[in-house]
Amino acid sequence: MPVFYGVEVASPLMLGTAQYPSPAILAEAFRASKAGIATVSLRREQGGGQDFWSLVQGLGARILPNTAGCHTVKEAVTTAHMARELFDTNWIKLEVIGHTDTLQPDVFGLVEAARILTGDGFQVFPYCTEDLTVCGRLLDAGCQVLMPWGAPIGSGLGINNAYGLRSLRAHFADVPLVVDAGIGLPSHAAQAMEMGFDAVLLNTAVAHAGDPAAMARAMALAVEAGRAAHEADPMEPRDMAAPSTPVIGKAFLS
Ligand SMILES: CC(=O)[C@@H](O)[C@H](O)COP(=O)(O)O
Repeated sequence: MPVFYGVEVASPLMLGTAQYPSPAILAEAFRASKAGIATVSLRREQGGGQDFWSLVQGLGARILPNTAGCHTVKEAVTTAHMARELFDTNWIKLEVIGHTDTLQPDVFGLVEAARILTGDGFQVFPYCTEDLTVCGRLLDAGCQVLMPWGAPIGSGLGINNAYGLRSLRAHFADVPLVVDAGIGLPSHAAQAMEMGFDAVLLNTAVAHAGDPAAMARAMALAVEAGRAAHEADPMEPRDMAAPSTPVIGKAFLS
């Protein structure tokens, strides 16, 4: 199971808590997902009040507060400090959004905020792009986990840049890597795990499904299958056909 900042979590599936049709459905989806980590947005969910916080704390998953909706370093740092007080955790999923249409991270602001927060004792999970240089700078800033996007948040487009993510995996072989955002189907989640990622973080695909609990269960199965496939050391794809049934020594009709 993945280990983040020295903590082994129960499952490689990390699930968001936003946009469910009701709190009861959110709880049902979490039970079905067996997610090891629940990410919670301080800025988006604070309207839910005490009932929402109690619900989230009863999900049986470790809480990873996030700075979703923050567009500046200052906002993100302030939100992280509020989250630490509220949830009594040094873990923070750091989002500094740079672009309104794509919700693409502001990678410059992200590195700056990561440096400030690690200096303040946070254990930072940065939502980033798959850019090797940016990821290297995040590690230099003290991050010990990277969370590159699969595709824009809420798009459900899956793994947009398989080459880039594979290359990131190869370059940072010992760093826990999570594909975060854009997962729309269980096959996308399985693909990320097959590529050797340690975990996937998703929200919209489950919250917006017609049956969120059923989709949560499908995602859990997909993540498990993908991880098992990676550990089984899959065959290399090849361009040419190769007969899978040897003919030598077999009887055949002339
Ligand atoms: C909940 C959360 O942190 C999202 O911002 C996350 O990035 C998931 O994205 P999707 O909703 O696309 O799964």
